[in-house]
Amino acid sequence: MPSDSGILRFAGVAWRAGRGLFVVSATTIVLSAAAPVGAVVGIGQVVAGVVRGESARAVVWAVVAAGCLLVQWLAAALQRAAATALGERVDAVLQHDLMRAVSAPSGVRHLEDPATAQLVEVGRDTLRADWARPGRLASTIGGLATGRVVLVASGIILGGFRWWLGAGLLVAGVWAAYEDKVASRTEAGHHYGATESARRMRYFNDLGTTPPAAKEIRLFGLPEYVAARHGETWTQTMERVLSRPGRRPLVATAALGVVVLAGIVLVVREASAGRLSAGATATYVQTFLIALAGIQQSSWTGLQTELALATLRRYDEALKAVATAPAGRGTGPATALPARAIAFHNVSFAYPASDHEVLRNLDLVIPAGESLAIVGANGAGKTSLVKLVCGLYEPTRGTITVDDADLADLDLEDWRRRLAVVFQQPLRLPMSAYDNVRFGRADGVPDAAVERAGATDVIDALPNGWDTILSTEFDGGVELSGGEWQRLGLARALYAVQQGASVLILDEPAAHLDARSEAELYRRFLELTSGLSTILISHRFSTVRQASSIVVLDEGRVIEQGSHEELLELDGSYARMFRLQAARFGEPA
Ligand SMILES: Nc1ncnc2c1ncn2[C@@H]1O[C@H](COP(=O)(O)OP(=O)(O)OP(=O)(O)O)[C@@H](O)[C@H]1O
Repeated sequence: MPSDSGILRFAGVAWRAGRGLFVVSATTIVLSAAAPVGAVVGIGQVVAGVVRGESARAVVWAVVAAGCLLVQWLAAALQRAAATALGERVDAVLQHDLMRAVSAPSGVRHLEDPATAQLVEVGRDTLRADWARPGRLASTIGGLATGRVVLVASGIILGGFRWWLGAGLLVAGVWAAYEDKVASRTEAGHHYGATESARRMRYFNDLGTTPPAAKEIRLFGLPEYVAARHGETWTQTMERVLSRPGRRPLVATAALGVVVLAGIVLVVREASAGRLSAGATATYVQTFLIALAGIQQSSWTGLQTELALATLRRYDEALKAVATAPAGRGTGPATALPARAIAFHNVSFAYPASDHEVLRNLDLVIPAGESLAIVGANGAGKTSLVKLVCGLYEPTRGTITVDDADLADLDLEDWRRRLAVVFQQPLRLPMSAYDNVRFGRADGVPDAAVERAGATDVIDALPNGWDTILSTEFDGGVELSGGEWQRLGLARALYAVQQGASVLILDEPAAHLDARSEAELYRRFLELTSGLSTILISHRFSTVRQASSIVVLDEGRVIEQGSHEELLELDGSYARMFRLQAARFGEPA
């Protein structure tokens, strides 16, 4: 049964998440089940003692029964606390495992494969859905197990009266529990069948309520549209989720009711006829009652259990899909690379799930210690080229070498420590300004890097200086402008250089600045980073012209290469683009 293997899988994670809590939870489950049974037997003995006039015996059994009820109460309280704590830990362990699995592959290709991306998203989503988190199993399995143990114990006790009554109760109870499980699993399936529309619903909700989209939604007059789409999607989702319950669970429950009623009638008739003692009568009648309570408890937790198990299955599928993505295989050290050059040898590249070659038979040498600018129209493949240098994707054909080593053979972590990269939209961490600049590199003093990046005034203006959180979603946090973030991004790269990086990659890092500021910034950058290998992507020729060598990319191929002057003299594509920009912005040739 898949749910049983799911429960074993859950038990494995729970054991890993907290052995002490696991043991406490398991113990309290046993106590919660045993205590009511003990109380029933005790009360039967109390009645027997009273009827026979054996008061001492009645008192002792009354104390035993009260003790059992007390244990039941304490065990339930302890079980709730332990199961809640264990459940939280289980969810944390699962989330960490997913995060580790997603970031284990050295590239990002697996995140762009639509099937994998969707599974990973489902894995993430389902852990967010409070009612269906796998950690909930810590509580629900307790309820289920207690109910089942009480049912079996009740069957055994009643078997002492009439064996077939005990067996009948067990059979009817197991049947009712089974039908309930099937119905719960079907309902859980409906919930998961509706995962995609539930996700769409959340998307519309976010669109209507969170800051990133707030401006456009209002300016384009979309609030009503977004609310209406949310409403429609809600209806579609609920049509799937809220299906009518089937008849079989009702029939099974009715059969159980018949067994219980018939059993009680039989017990009372035997007692009235003087064939059953008062103590035994009390015990048997109560046994029926706790059996019913146990079955009700199992049924109550059944749906939650099936939902959480379905989540765990989805989660495991996501984990398996990610695990098929290759981890970095290279082990070669990159410590002193590159000393001579990074070179592309006949490299072609297409993104996952696409046949379109973004780079085609590309040959390019990027000499170490020099600056190289890459220019080209939108979509020419400039950023893709840089992503290959970073090892985020592997070429579809051809090789990239760093000095004599194939990039694929290098230890990618080591290689990436050699790189300082600034993308057009630098990552905005909702953390302190210090963490944003330091960004995973060893602790150090980033003031010099910040000054060189022209970002000192950004830090000085922050209310808590370096400690200010750069997000208004947190208390005391502030939001920076696009240009300010770019300056911090540049400071981050210069700090990485300070900490040992030797290849500086700037992918339109200053697009928020005006052309003159960008050119001035880059001039300073080149001075400060002379001796480093620099790859610069920019659409501004006042910046590009400062590089020692310029490459023109067109549809994934190098069509021209040389210094600014050489390319002007060639009078080709570069010269045409340069003259066009110079004419519009008064650029000196
Ligand atoms: N993750 C991706 N998946 C699929 N295709 C992509 C992906 N990223 C980029 N592309 C496609 O690859 C081509 C080259 O994109 P790239 O970003 O390298 O161009 P670019 O020269 O840097 O452009 P721009 O000057 O506009 O930044 C484009 O056609 C783009 O649509």
